[in-house]
Amino acid sequence: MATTIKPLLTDLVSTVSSVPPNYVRPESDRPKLNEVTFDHSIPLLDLQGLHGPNHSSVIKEIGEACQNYGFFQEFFHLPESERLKNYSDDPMKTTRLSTSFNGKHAQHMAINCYPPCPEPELTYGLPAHADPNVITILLQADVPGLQVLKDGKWTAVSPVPYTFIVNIGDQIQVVSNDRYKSVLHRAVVNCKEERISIPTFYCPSPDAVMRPAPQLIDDDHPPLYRSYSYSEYYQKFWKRGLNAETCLDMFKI
Ligand SMILES: O=C(O)CCC(=O)C(=O)O
Ligand SMILES: [Fe+2]
Repeated sequence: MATTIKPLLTDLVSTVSSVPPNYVRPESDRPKLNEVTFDHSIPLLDLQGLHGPNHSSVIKEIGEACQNYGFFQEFFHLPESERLKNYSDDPMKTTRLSTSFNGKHAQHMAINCYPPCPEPELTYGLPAHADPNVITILLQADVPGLQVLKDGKWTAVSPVPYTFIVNIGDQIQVVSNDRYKSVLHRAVVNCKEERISIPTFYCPSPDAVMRPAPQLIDDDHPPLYRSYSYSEYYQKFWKRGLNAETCLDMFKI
């Protein structure tokens, strides 16, 4: 029996001069790229300071970024000796990634490839969504495309070399009882260049019970969410698909 292989969008891209109809978003849900602001204020933190005398001021900066933005960028510093350990020019050598910790916690990695798009106004790379997991660490190269909703406006996050983007996911918003924000973000495309981004999603084990941390609850701060298992959350999240309505509302008390 012959099998048909469905072409990927990246395979089609060199042959199309307009967005295929099934990718065109309804007029009410398009990126409106001329309304996007280019704000460079997403905090840029140097986490190396965590290992020195500035430890507590770096912790404070992380806390403020999580409260005010839900997003920050961190410089990564890897000593040359560490970089060399991972380097190989042997094409037969595979790279192994560790994907689970001691319990059933998981670290999922994705590789997003957004081909150039002839009509970037009509579609998204990824539509607006908040991440359902605990925390996401994203590596992007130098092609812009990530946008974050800040004070009701879509704001472009310009790539800064040698940084990861860190964003709070829905589970931290629940555990922090809304002190830290899981922020809506999206990826847009452009007509010139392919963009690649590599997010790593840190996830609790499916049976982990999630709820606001008791230490953050008092008479002035009643719990805002009921307790639930992470698997319940994850299933409800994906049943809706990527969506600008937050899934958190389904777990509010
Ligand atoms: O490509 C990007 O910059 C964003 C990716 C993202 O938000 C995701 O994979 O959840
Ligand atoms: Fe995301």
